[in-house]
Amino acid sequence: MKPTIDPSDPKRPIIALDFPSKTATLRFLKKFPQDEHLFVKVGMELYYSAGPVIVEQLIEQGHDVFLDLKLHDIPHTVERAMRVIAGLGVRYTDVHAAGGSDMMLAARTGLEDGTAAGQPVPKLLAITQLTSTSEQQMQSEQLVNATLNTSVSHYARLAQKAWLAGVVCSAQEASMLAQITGPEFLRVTPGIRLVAHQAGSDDQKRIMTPEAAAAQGSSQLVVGRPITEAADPVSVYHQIKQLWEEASHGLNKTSKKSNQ
Ligand SMILES: O=c1ccn([C@@H]2O[C@H](COP(=O)(O)O)[C@@H](O)[C@H]2O)c(=O)[nH]1
Repeated sequence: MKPTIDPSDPKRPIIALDFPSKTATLRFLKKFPQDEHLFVKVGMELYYSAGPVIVEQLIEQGHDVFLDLKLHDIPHTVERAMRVIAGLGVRYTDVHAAGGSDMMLAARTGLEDGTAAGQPVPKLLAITQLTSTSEQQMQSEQLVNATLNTSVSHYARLAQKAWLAGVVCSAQEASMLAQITGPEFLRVTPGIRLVAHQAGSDDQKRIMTPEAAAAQGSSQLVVGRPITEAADPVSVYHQIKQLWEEASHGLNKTSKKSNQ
């Protein structure tokens, strides 16, 4: 499989800013040098506590933002919400693929209609199966009579038909999806951990290390607690970035050689 990684594009893991307030978020970001332009994710906790102003402030500080609100409602409601989101200037936003094709098409229309002329339309992603869901849970609780890979690839095909830019999936499914949807369709992967087997009470079920995620062809890594709860978040961020870059670089070299 040909990796999608462009060596001239500095790969930045997306940091999930899962904090309870604007104050806690800005305190965390102060640990990074002022000229470090990060790719950050604002999820429900932060957005519901701080509101759209936190998104505006992060963009003003030079960061790129993935607004991860995982919309899932009737098409009309989602379209109207996406018109508002389009005005915030985020790079990525998302919906649940389980909301269906009509809802995904409506979300895209809302984003396109709500984006000011000359501004880039935010990339729309679809959640496939949450990385906290195991195959066994999916089958018994969602009554899905299929494998997890079948469900994830079904949702990815549906999202691609609705003209979305990509999906959120676990890195474990990234390589399979690249074969099915082509390398340009984004595979944004949370559930990244520095060790392959997570112990304890972590809620993530489908995890991967940054190196393994690169080998599987993840387009973007999403990392929360391994960075935000680290004693030294800046050095863990750079460690993950370096692991990912090095593994991706190795893949690019291999693919260039095999293309010669
Ligand atoms: O399937 C999904 C979709 C979204 N997420 C989000 O990513 C981060 C992961 O945080 P960690 O602390 O690294 O587990 C979090 O904001 C989730 O809401 C996901 O984990 N899985």
